[in-house]
Amino acid sequence: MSPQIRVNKMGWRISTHSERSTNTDLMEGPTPRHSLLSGRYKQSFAYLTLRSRMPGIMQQVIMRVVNDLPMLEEKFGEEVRKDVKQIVDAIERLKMELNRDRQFLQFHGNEPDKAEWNAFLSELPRPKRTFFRACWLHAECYLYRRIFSFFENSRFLHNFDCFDHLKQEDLIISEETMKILAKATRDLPKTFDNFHKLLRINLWCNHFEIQLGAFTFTEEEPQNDINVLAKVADIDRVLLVNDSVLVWNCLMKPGPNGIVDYICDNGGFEFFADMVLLEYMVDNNLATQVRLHVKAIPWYISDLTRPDVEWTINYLVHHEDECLSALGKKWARLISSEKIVIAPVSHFWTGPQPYFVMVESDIELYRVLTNSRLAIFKGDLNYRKLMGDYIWDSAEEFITCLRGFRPTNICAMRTVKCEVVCGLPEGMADTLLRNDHTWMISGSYGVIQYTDSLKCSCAFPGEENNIKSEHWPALVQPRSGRSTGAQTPIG
Ligand SMILES: O=P(O)(O)OC[C@H]1O[C@](O)(CO)[C@@H](O)[C@@H]1O
Repeated sequence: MSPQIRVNKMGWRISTHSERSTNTDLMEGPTPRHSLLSGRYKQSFAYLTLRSRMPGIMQQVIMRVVNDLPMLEEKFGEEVRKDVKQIVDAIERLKMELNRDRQFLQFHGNEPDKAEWNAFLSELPRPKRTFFRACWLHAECYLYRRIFSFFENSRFLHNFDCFDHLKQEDLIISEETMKILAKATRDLPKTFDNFHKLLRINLWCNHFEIQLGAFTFTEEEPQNDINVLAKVADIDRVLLVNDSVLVWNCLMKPGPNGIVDYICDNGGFEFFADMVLLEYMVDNNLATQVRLHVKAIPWYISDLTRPDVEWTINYLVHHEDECLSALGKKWARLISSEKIVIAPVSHFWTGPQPYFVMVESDIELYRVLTNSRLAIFKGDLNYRKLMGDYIWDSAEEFITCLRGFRPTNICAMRTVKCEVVCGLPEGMADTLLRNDHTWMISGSYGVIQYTDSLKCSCAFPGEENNIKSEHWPALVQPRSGRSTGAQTPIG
């Protein structure tokens, strides 16, 4: 087969040549309903990712370090060549393991989360320990974890983020959009309507081309008023579930605790849009504090890490545009006054596990979340982990698919980029499929889903229920069903 070139979401050119698979266990057809996503199914996005996208991404990592070699030599001296060679060799080996569908290997280096990973890998049933036979979530997370381990175990490059330039470029090329959004969102009054618009802007920024097209304006159009926000109405025709009212009502309820946990997704422009929303929330007392949960290591190309947060704020503070620079300074103040904080980094977010096991596998993190008013999970990967990477009936209720994971009230905001979805009206998924067979991977459709927690019945394993319901009067509610969309915003 002749090589084909496609451009991935970060603009990388990826060769999609296929080599012969030695895997005899693959199945024709798409992933069946009520199964885990997996590279076993040849008509799935998981298969395409493992067969074509991941080798391409690994090739790009190789090119990045090789191209950076002169700069690295200048910084670290000639000895860094040895690191680069070892990293390149290790990535080539990993490509080969993936191509031959080899068993996952244990971690033996300096990885701080190696014990958790090794325990997880050895508990997987043997037939589910190879790239194409495993659940896609396990295989994909394992690949990103292995890639960073090569850097982590090197002498000079243990902090090297091989994706940082992509996140930075994404922000830099979004300058015009950032200016418009910044101007349009200064001093917005506290209304549901404004919150709703900001939520939708934020959602659509998870669809990666947004910064290039969605908010472009002609010269004659006003660039600094609320009409800019009204533009989002044009692009949310394809919002399949919209629980924004429930999210607003959750934040508006009186109660002692107004912390919001924000489980971040991508850096670059998406993080800028996240901050616009979060700034609005703290400025208007919709949250007393926001805790950003970022990734401990470079992850899924564009995911946000602590250095990305620092770089972004610093970039804005020193921007020549006055409005962006003022915004950067304001956000720096929100961070130094701890209105917005970076939560202690947890390796659970860069583990392979779905969120319903968090209570058993990372009780500390689970406890942190129980201590907040609302946890917002942003993006497709977080959604997959909430759903357990499982093909539910598309009309199944969000609350059911969480499989008991309800440390606090939960909101998921994501554009649909893989075959996992729930909470849709009966028949909608079939209609969408008839009209557009790529609807589940295009990122063109979105969901904002919400469910409240049942604090009063929540106990940690081996403990009495230690969360007293009287501490949560406003949050103790009957189980919520699927949202009807007919709710009225408080206030
Ligand atoms: O940035 P997001 O929204 O989490 O998207 C990442 C997702 O995109 C993909 O690359 C394609 O679905 C998946 O690997 C992953 O779930």
